[in-house]
Amino acid sequence: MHLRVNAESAAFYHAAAIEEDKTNTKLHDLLATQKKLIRWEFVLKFCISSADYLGSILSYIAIAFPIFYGHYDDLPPADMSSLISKNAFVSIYLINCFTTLMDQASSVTDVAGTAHRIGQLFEVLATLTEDQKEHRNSLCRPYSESFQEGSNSVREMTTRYAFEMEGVTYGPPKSSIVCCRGLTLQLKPNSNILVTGDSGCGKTSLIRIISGLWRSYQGSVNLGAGRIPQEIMYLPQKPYLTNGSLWDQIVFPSSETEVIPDDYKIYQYLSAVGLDPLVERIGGLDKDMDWNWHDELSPGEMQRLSFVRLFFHHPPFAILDEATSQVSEDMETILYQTCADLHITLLSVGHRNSIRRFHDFVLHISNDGGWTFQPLSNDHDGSRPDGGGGGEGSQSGHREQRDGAKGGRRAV
Ligand SMILES: Nc1ncnc2c1ncn2[C@@H]1O[C@H](COP(=O)(O)OP(=O)(O)OP(=O)(O)O)[C@@H](O)[C@H]1O
Repeated sequence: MHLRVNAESAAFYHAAAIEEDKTNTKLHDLLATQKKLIRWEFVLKFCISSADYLGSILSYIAIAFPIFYGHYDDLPPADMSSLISKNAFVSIYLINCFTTLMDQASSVTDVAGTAHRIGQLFEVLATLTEDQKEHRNSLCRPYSESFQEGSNSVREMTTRYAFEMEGVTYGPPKSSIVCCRGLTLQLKPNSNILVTGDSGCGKTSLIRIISGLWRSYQGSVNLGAGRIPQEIMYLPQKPYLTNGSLWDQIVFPSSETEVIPDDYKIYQYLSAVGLDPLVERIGGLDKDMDWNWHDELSPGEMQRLSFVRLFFHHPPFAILDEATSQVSEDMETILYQTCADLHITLLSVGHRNSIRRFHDFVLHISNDGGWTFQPLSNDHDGSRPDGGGGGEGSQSGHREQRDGAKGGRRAV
């Protein structure tokens, strides 16, 4: 499966020989396990069949013994044959019950295996604390459930924040790695934040903390608008595309019935990101495609399509995790400019200098777990592309050059 999905990449590496070797090793492991299983099944089936045959033989012995030992000699022939037939009926009935029971043995072993796995699952679930269950439930809140709430309050959110974190120390779960220590950050309307840092410093991990996928080691994360999926949208580096038509990709994660169909708006956005030829190629916006969208679109097209999704939903906040890494700088500018025109406040992870002018602040995470938060006004011409200018002097005032904990990355 892994090879089938990544066949092209493997072919570019001319990796046929090594992948064949690895696949054969896995196949041999599988065959060895199957052989073991067949051996055990053979023993089980042999015992069951032997018990079946033994039962039939036993029933004949039980009937024949009294006859040949002369217990029925003094009975008239009619009574004797009736008694023998009664004995035969009872013994055959008992043997039949016994063999049915034995035949269930293989089903019982199957059920026992499944029951054991379910038991293990229950044991793990029982170890979850109430707090963790609440956290899990909040993550499972479906987008559709909050649709009404979100659509009513989208514009009200301009006065609120997407999230705020205070003294947050985080890293991968159940790990000793600390990506960032004591981070204090707030995403407010019209104040875009750019997150920078070396590869592996914890930029995506920060987004995982904000979205609630990971929990912080220390500190508090309060989700304002971020609690409502309608008000914040996450664009990962590798977009998620669902089954169905192009229309389904754009309205995702809503369903068709939850959104107002506005083909004109969608065509406008598709054309802005240069994806209008795609509509012609597939034969219409709502033509159901049975292909895998990930195989049919290039990485850049997928990223542009995910921006069309963002523009269509038009949330007040968006979090972009290297969401333009596969598109050209010109296209990147168009995408960021459209976000600015739509007044979508961004927290973005990105490496290109060209996107700095679309941000008001930069959060830099260093490899030692420290961080700095600075205004970007000195780095560009001082004016936001939407003319807003951020107006967040007070926010940067007390956070400017604020350092996170010093020292190397260490275990907690
Ligand atoms: N699921 C995981 N389990 C354990 N450790 C992880 C997991 N995901 C990431 N890490 C580790 O956490 C650290 C931070 O990873 P993260 O993905 O946040 O880096 P990043 O700054 O986004 O990197 P890049 O710029 O390359 O995308 C890395 O050391 C990484 O190996």
